[in-house]
Amino acid sequence: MTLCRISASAILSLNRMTLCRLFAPSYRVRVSCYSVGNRAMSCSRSSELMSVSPPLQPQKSADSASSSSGPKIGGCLENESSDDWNSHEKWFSLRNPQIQDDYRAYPMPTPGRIFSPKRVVNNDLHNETSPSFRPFNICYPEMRISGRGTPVKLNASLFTQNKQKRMENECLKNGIEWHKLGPGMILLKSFLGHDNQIEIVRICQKLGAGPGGFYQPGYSDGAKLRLKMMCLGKNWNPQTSAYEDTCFDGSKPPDIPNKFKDLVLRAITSSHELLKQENRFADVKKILPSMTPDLCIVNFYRNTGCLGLHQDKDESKESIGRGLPVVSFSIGDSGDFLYGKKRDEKKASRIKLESGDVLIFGGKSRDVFHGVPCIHRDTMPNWLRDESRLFPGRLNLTFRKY
Ligand SMILES: O=C(O)CCC(=O)C(=O)O
Ligand SMILES: [Fe+2]
Repeated sequence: MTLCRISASAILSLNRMTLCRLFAPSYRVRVSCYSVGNRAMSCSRSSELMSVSPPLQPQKSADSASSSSGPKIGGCLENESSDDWNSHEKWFSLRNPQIQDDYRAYPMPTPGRIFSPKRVVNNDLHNETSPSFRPFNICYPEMRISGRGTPVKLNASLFTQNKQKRMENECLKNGIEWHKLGPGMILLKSFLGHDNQIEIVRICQKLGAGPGGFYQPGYSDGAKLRLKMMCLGKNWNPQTSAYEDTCFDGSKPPDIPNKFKDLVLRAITSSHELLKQENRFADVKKILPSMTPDLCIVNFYRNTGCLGLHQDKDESKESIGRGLPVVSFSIGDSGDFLYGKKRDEKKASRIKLESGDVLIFGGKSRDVFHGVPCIHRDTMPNWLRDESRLFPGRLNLTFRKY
């Protein structure tokens, strides 16, 4: 009875651990009563290009506001009872009392902050004593336990085991494997080496848990994207499809770290060198113009995350007109990437973006339709998982020039 009287929105506003504490004698009980709406609608970056694909798995709606009449524009409603949590709990088995303590003390990767159309103008969200403060942390705490329930702390032998993998990664980096996917569209395989990947995760974790950090974006009709997002440099507002100087919580977007800008520059320079190798007479800067980013959208997809086919076209006319590239870093679990001339999934080409890959699309490919239909579970390199403690899922950073 008590449960029945609690509205879906009140339940949504509680985090997972709070719910567990309220309704379950044991922390292992899975709380699924706050799942809302249909799942797995396609999502889009630009409202003009949105489509709604059939739900992958029909679900009973718990909240009439997001029931079958649902969003007419894309956007996937999160289902927090999804089996994302199975892998989460596998990692985080609570048998060990020591771990339970860590677990309780640590902010959970709960839905995080849900975007509210009502802009929060003060910094209350970031006052840790505020009940609404729920940072989304993309990494596990220092201590975790493995799937078998054995405590794992990163030690010397684990480093040695990982060394082999790290070396393989570095070797690939030196002899860059690359693919030309279109005019001005280049995939640099394993371009980001071990240290860069770890550092990117570390920086994103830190920025993502602070003001203007990761939240779940949504469109004006309430449809939510199936990912967590953070913007650097400028804020991209999914409700207006425009860039702004303030984040969803009223804070100033964090600057793009210089480290990131250097990597973007290196990726573009390497692409020029590779294009030059192919044709030494080619005007490579015409094929793929150079770009210094002033904004970056950071997405974190869990295993059920996705992003519908869309074009990146909210940057300035000048930037798009000049074909200034979008430079995309992939870290963590692999994700499929669709791209094509039309917004048609069936006709689109498909590649797999793996941890460390850098994809660049500029010049004549700047307006390519693209999207991420799925993330591949358990494909993150072991060394990355062990050393960065990134949650299962995929971290993606797209750099652009406004
Ligand atoms: O995750 C990706 O690879 C693509 C992300 C993307 O297209 C975007 O953020 O606009
Ligand atoms: Fe995009």
